[in-house]
Order: sequence, then structure tokens, then C-alpha cells
Amino acid sequence: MEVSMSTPTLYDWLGGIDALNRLTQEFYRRVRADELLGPVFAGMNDEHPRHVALFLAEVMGGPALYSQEHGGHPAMIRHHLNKHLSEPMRRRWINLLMDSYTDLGLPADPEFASSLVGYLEWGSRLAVMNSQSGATVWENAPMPRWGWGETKGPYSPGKPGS
Ligand code: HEM
Repeated sequence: MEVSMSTPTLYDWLGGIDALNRLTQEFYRRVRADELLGPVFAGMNDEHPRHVALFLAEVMGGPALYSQEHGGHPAMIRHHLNKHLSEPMRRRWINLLMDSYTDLGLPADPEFASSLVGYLEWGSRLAVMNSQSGATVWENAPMPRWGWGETKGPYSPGKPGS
């Protein structure tokens, strides 16, 4: 059997779409029950966790299904327009997502965790900015593609930090 030595995508490392669906189902269960975020998400539909899983899958190097079927990055941004999200709401969103990720036992290695947090910090700050009055959607915005960043991929002997 031929063994590929190439660096896996973040998507594959996490466990693909099944892992992302488990993560978003648990996360939005907690969001609904949260006193700060519950009211913000009161209107979300049952497909919301699956759509966010598809979005994250594409960002992390998985299939481009959110772009093909749900309008890509501009559509995601459009969902946040005029929601008037605050920094405390954003921090709670991050905390609940990271709590869910930890409690589900998803890959917790420093390389993966730092890449995940890097994207979530970036994406959530964009969501808040685009939720304020006067924000407009960049209709040709490309889908972000996140990689391993400065850690350059999963741990292996001889790498910096090892
Ligand atoms: C990386 C960060 C984020 C991503 C990738 C993301 C992604 C998405 C996506 C894909 C949707 C549309 C879901 C659908 O089609 O049903 C959505 C909607 C929404 N998001 Fe986000 N989001 C992010 C951050 C946030 C944050 C930080 C908040 C609030 C603190 C937030 C609040 C909302 C709300 C209120 C909606 C609309 C819910 C509704 O349908 O009523 N998002 N988001």
C-alpha cells in the first residue's frame, strides 16, 4: 500500500464532515440554552448547524459545498447584517464553540487547536464588524482557506517546538 506523506488538511485532521456536524450540533444546542446568545439565535432554523458545518468544512480544506450550494462567503456575511452583535456576544460564541470542541474529544493537539482558534478569531470578528449598521457585503469575497499557519502542520519529531 502506498502511504501519502503529504500534510493533511485541517478538515481531514479534525475528522471530516461527521466531526464538524457533531461539533455544530453540540455547539448550537448550548447556544440555544445560553442566556446571552439564546435570544440572538432565537430565529435560527434546524438546518443552521449543518450549514455552518458545511461552511467550516470548506474553510478547512474540505469540499466546496457551501460555495456551490449556499452562496459562499458573501452569503455567510449577509446572514450577519444588522444583527448588532457585540464583543461580549462574540466571546461567548467562541467560548461555547471551544467548550463543545473540547468536551467532544476532537483532536486537541497544539498545532490543530491553534489553527482552529486562529480562524475562529478572524471569522467571528468579521461577523461582528459586518453586523453593525452601515456594513455592506463584498459580493466577490473569496472563501477563506485556512491552513496550519506557523506550526506548518501536525507534530513530527524535529519540528520547531518538538
Ligand atoms: C467564524 C465565525 C462565524 C461563522 C463561520 C458563521 C457562520 C454563519 C453561517 C454559515 C450562518 C448562516 C446559517 C444558515 O444558513 O442557516 C450564520 C448565521 C448567523 N450567525 Fe454566524 N458565523 C460566525 C460568527 C458568528 C458570531 C460570533 C455570532 C454572534 C455572536 C453569529 C451570529 C449569527 C446569527 C445571529 C446568524 C443568523 C441566525 C438566524 O438565521 O436567525 N455568527 N453564521
